Amino acid sequence: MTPAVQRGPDHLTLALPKGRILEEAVSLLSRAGLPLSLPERSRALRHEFPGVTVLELRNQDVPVYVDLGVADAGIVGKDVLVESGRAIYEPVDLRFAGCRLSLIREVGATGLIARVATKYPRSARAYLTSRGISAEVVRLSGNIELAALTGLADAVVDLVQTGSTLRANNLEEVEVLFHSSARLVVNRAALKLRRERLRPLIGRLRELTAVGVEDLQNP
Ligand SMILES: Nc1ncnc2c1ncn2[C@@H]1O[C@H](COP(=O)(O)OP(=O)(O)OP(=O)(O)O)[C@@H](O)[C@H]1O
Ligand SMILES: O=P(O)(O)OC[C@H]1O[C@H](OP(=O)(O)OP(=O)(O)O)[C@H](O)[C@@H]1O
Repeated sequence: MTPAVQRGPDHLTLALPKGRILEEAVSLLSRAGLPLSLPERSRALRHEFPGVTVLELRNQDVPVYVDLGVADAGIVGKDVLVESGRAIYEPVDLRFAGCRLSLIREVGATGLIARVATKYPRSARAYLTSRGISAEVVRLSGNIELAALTGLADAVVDLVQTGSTLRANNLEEVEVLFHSSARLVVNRAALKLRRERLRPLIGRLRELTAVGVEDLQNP
């Protein structure tokens, strides 16, 4: 494939994560004027549209592709962006995939926190340091809450949305580290090179996701 940097200034390369963000991301981008429609049962990882290439990636890889300029822009959760440690331009809060990253323990647990399991080790370490807790951080890949249930860890740092996973497993949120939602991320060099494509896209996404006056009055 021709690297994004070698394509003409009229061409956009977008990094989108497969998983729960993909459908809403494609829908929002379509409403913003990019007519994308990804095939449902396809193993293709790269999709070509007039003037747009979509790269289908794992969530954690979206910041890497955008930061290194292989993609001009992408959509990714703030949680993944923070965890990446990359200072990427993040012009639009897209206001979907809302959730929070929290410290979670078994209901009533009060003992010392010596080990914390998480998919977010960087965020967990920063939080523990800020609280003066010197715990070991263990990285896991999924079903993180099981670590607290089985005694693998004294607490976990994981996402909470409805709270149903916590309720179903006798767990409670001890503290919220930060709130997350899907974000548009843009490579800074691409913003200059592909200004004519990216500026209108950013503007349209801002309009589509703007908080109305009523929302501001009733947050
Ligand atoms: N329960 C949830 N409710 C709302 N948003 C969520 C929830 N869980 C995750 N998210 C958000 O959606 C993003 C993508 O979640 P998804 O479940 O697709 O990823 P994943 O399967 O955990 O990631 P991967 O398999 O790539 O490690 C998360 O990074 C977060 O921003
Ligand atoms: O508060 P809730 O609405 O229950 O949502 C929170 C759950 O959703 C996510 O898990 P996911 O289903 O993505 O599975 P994973 O643990 O494999 O990431 C997250 O890791 C929590 O387990």
